[in-house]
Amino acid sequence: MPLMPLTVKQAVSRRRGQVLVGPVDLTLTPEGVTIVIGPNGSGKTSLLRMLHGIARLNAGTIDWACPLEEAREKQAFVFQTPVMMRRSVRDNLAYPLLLGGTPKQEARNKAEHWAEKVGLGNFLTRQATVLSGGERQKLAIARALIRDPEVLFLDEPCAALDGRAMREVEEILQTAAKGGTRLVMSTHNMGQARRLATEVVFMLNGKIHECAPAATFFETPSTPQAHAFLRGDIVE
Ligand SMILES: Nc1ncnc2c1ncn2[C@@H]1O[C@H](COP(=O)(O)OP(=O)(O)OP(=O)(O)O)[C@@H](O)[C@H]1O
Repeated sequence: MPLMPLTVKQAVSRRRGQVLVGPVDLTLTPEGVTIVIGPNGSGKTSLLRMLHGIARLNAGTIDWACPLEEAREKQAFVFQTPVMMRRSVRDNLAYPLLLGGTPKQEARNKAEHWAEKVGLGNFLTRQATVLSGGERQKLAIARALIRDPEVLFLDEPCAALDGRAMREVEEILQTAAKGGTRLVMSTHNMGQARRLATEVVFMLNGKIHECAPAATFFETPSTPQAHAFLRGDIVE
């Protein structure tokens, strides 16, 4: 069964009584790259975590097109600071496959294939914990993509990366998107948002302030806050 569309209605996530995000109404269609932007603390991370099901849903509904258990299997999440096992790059890549019951040799082959794909082919035996920030992020993305998720959430995956590493990560993401992986990603970098987005979700004060196709949002944002944010002004 297909996973998308995702239908979100009046969804709220709270922590100790305080609203982190919501109420949110949103429909994610099966195709495209949704980029989530907004000032610090506007709820980007919380929104992604709530959609993925790792932040508590206190009110409202989040419905995938298939049963929840199946939906969980078909999505992955890349954190801003990924945690690596103190094992080799190859082992870090093979691990999610082994967990899913893939035979050892096949997992190893796939791990090598993916290491190659993200430019880590020469680092197979290197301990993942000593990788540079950019290498680590590429490994985290490969580790998420290796099980071929239908949807991949990414929370600021390029926050600490320089231009070259960012370009490499964007290439990996573009390839995944072209291959049919649905991306939902937050970023602070407006250049990156413009390069990747087909749809933009603009967050403000825990709510979706504006949601529009990328071209519409960047050319003619409909709220003064989005206008100001795109201009680089401080928006509160
Ligand atoms: N674990 C937590 N406990 C308490 N408050 C939290 C927690 N996580 C987030 N918040 C609060 O929820 C609000 C939304 O935070 P969130 O991290 O989702 O925003 P963000 O847009 O991702 O911010 P940034 O751009 O700074 O990463 C903020 O006011 C934040 O302080």
